[in-house]
Amino acid sequence: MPPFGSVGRRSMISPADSGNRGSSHRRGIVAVLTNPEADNGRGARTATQAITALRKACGQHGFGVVDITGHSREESLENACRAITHATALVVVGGDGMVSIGVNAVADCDVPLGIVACGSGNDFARGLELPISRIETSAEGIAAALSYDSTIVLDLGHACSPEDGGHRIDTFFAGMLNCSIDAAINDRANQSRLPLGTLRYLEAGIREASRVGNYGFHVSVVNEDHSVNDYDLLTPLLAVANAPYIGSGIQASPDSDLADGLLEMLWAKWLPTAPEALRILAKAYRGAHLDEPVIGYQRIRSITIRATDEGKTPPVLMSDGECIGTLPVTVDAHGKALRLLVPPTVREHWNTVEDNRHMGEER
Ligand SMILES: Nc1ncnc2c1ncn2[C@@H]1O[C@H](COP(=O)(O)OP(=O)(O)OP(=O)(O)O)[C@@H](O)[C@H]1O
Repeated sequence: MPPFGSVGRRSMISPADSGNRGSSHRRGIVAVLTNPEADNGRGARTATQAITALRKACGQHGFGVVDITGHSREESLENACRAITHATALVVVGGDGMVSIGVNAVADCDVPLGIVACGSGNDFARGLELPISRIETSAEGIAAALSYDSTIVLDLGHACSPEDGGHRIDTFFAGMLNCSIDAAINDRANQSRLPLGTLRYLEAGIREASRVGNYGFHVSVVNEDHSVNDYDLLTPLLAVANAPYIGSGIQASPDSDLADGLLEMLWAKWLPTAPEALRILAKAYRGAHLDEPVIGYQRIRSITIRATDEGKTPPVLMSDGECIGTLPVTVDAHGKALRLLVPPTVREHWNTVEDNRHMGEER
């Protein structure tokens, strides 16, 4: 079995090849992963609802639905990697942890991913304005996307251990890679039994903030213009973003564009005072914190992060809310690594937004 957070590489398969295997009257098979652990244990009921809704919606368009949920995250990932050799699409039901499994199964191959967002955080779905906790709407959207072959192509981040050729860590992420107080908060929130994602993050944030300090990092950054900078950072906050949201709705990286082939590095230039940190956090819910002098933010192509002897020892690395190990890590952008199923109207809106963004950049 591959190590936690690690995936084997797969060859590209075409949906046309995979979709027509099995029953002759079917247009294809949709493999679905649910999560009984999602939303603080309420996932089992949600899973049944989602499978029923997907069977109904996809069935109307001629697609069969197979539940391939495993007994653990690892088993589900293995099942998904096997399923995509013959399934038309993979659908994940749950929160960002399920998105993490989904993207690690389909990254860099042609099989599209559908998301039924019904976890407690749902940050990746939020950034794409996908329906949240609306299972029937999500299922109908996925069925329409399958029927009209409606997908958008997105970037993913990829984290690997620089020392051993990606043996210890080899993980794709859709949202963010967290290495500092954000990772400590995420790790603590994952262990909380509080009912709402926002509450879990708030409680974990208050606890971690009371013992916050500077962590010591050495970073080697490949900038947007391919120049390289090597330097030490003493900071409480260092994260690498592919998508805008984290922590159940904090718009930490508002400028993240899921189709620019780049990532964003977000850090604090010094340890803020408690009132300063609270003010910045309040602004971050609106993505309005980037004008704060303490916040560093830049587009990057890749970054290698190591711990130094200075400051506190950095906590575990969290990738889309999942613990993937410890530093060192190299993170880079994989452009066009994910095909996401979205209803045709959403695809049109997405294409318009992207066209406008590129026209704005060219001006
Ligand atoms: N089949 C499974 N059995 C047990 N645990 C699983 C299974 N599939 C996934 N998990 C784990 O369950 C945890 C919670 O999953 P998920 O992120 O989907 O829900 P959430 O915590 O409610 O949402 P969010 O991450 O958006 O806050 C994750 O750590 C995930 O790895």
